[in-house]
Amino acid sequence: MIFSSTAHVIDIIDNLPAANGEVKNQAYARQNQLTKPPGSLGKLETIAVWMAGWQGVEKPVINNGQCLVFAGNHGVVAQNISSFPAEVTGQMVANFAAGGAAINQLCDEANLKLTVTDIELDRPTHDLSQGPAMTEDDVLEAMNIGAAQIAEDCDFIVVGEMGIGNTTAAAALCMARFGGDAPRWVGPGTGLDDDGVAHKAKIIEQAIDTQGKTDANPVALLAGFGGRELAAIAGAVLAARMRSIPVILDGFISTAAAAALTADGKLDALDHTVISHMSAEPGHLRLAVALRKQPLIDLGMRLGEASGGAVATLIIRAALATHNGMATFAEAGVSEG
Ligand SMILES: Cc1cc2ncn([C@H]3O[C@H](COP(=O)(O)O)[C@@H](O)[C@H]3O)c2cc1C
Ligand SMILES: O=C(O)c1cccnc1
Repeated sequence: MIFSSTAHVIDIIDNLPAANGEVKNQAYARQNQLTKPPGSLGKLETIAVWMAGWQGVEKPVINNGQCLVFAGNHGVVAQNISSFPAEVTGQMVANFAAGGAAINQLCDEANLKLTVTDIELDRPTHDLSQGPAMTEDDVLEAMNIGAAQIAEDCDFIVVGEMGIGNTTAAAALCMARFGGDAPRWVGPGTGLDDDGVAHKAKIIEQAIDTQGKTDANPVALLAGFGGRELAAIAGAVLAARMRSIPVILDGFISTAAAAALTADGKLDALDHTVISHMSAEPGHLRLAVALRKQPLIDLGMRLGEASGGAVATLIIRAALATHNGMATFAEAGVSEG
């Protein structure tokens, strides 16, 4: 068990390791010696340098990349906030196990080891519009489950989720953490129409009215609004940081889960993370801005399951292939400008 109490989680966040600045400088210098005009590989260059800083090696690798998907159920589905019924969460977990979901195909393609962890699907969270979704002990338990999925030899992580109703949980968490009106954070999720989205905003307003802005610390935030799968993602992201493992956050929900770690203004808690893609769920753009992060790709995806993270991994592999494999001007005998 890594996280023993709320105070412990706060203490860990107050004492996080930074990236290795010296190695980052070496990787940056290498980029500028490779046989291309400096900067011409754009974001492929910055992502390779970012990976180098966190892995602490000039030539970073993804040899043991993991895709960690967590599943949980949400009491707030009683409020009619999703276009799909709660049983789909468990049915999709079975689909993941059988290899039939989008994330199965994408992990094969991106060479990521997929682990799906369902957390007490038969014990949904409490309805967050009526009071806290979970106790802080529930949150700590789920955070520890998240942390425990990281293998000894892991060098790269993508996080994702499955949980009918969790765009509502994510939106409420964002409103509690960053403020703004409910319509700023809600969207169609799996496919609500305009009336459905307006109703969802009312439910989120009710949650904040009932619970107040519970943004004092990550555990309280996740207890108020998060699902168990969001807490597990937060635990995995924090445990990865303690080991300086770079993490790719999937769409709106995964980013919201990780954003809980920035409670009390600690945006640097997510310096070891990159947002894979800009979700079509409208709150994601606002969340990315609030976190001062620019998602790597924008393909209009809005699935979850870590699907965007797996697609972004293909781009990151391209970044590492060029960074590690290209010849320098000196090696290739090419004249510098
Ligand atoms: C078949 C199916 C597969 C999914 N895979 C991810 N989600 C996504 O949709 C859910 C969130 O949307 P909402 O808040 O509107 O319920 C999450 O489970 C998320 O991962 C899916 C949803 C469905 C229906
Ligand atoms: O961006 C996401 O994570 C997302 C959006 C809609 C539905 N499920 C997930």
